[in-house]
Amino acid sequence: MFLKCLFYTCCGETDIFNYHALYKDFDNKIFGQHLMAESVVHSIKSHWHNEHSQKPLVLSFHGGTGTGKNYVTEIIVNNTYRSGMHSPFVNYFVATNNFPNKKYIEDYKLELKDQLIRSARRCQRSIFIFDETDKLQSELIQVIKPFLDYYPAVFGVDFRKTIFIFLSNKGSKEIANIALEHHENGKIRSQLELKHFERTLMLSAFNEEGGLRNTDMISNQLIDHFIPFLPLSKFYVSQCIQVHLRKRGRHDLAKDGEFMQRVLDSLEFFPESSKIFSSSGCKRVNAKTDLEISKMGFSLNSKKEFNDEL
Ligand SMILES: Nc1ncnc2c1ncn2[C@@H]1O[C@H](COP(=O)(O)OP(=O)(O)OP(=O)(O)O)[C@@H](O)[C@H]1O
Repeated sequence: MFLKCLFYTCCGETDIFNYHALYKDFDNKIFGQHLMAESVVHSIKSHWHNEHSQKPLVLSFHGGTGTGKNYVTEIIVNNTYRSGMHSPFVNYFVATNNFPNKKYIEDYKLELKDQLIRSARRCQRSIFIFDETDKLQSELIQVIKPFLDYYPAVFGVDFRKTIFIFLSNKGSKEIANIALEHHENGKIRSQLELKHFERTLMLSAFNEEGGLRNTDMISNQLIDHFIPFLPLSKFYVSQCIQVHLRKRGRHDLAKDGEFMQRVLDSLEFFPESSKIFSSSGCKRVNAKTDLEISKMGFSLNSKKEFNDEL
């Protein structure tokens, strides 16, 4: 059994889950999402160590574009499986990629159900990720629903140790409004608490067009945690720029206030009146930073290489 695990990804033997490492990764790599970090680490830790969990852990990530929903998901996965997103037990679905055409909905339903069962049968710790949940057709939500419920087995397979993560931009306006009001009232970001958001997110997921709208996934309380991803202010976007610059070996520019300001100026911020939060989070940071570097007449390689070419 163990010899086999040297050559194939095994479920269980190769899991590397360690919540300390997960927390450390969030602390080092994720900026401005204190609500996410606390709630995700605790919920995963307690689900992981609960030998008698009655249902899968179901997390619903909400927030604007580029606030870190996919990045956080990847960090969770990397802390669970050695091969990360390449693990056969990590199932990643993007609504518009995997289920693009309504015409084939019956095929999608069968394939999805089959994949969920196959993965959980091979590994009780399978992870299922649904990106763009707001664009997921309601028929597919209905397929997923029984797997999230309090059943010892679904189609003969135990799903109670699995994790489901739903990602969507739903509720991002409401999250931004709460964060903005908090900021305008002179309160610091770390004073924002999960309770300020959970009900709002649940209502927006339930009432807004698309995805989880009016699903019994919500009314039956099958989603364990609604996690808000806060909009990122200039302070956090600057941290993303610095990470990118350091990866590029440009530690000098990471300390250059004027350069940093130029990159920030090339990004959009909202609301119009105060321009507090980035409209694209950290998503366009790498491209904008590279553009500013190239405007300076440097190639992305070293300055020396550039001069040599001349
Ligand atoms: N809070 C954050 N802390 C550090 N880096 C971040 C953060 N948010 C985003 N990033 C950076 O921006 C990139 C894009 O973010 P990500 O894909 O996670 O956004 P998203 O919330 O999933 O967006 P979308 O809703 O458009 O899918 C990440 O790979 C990461 O490099």
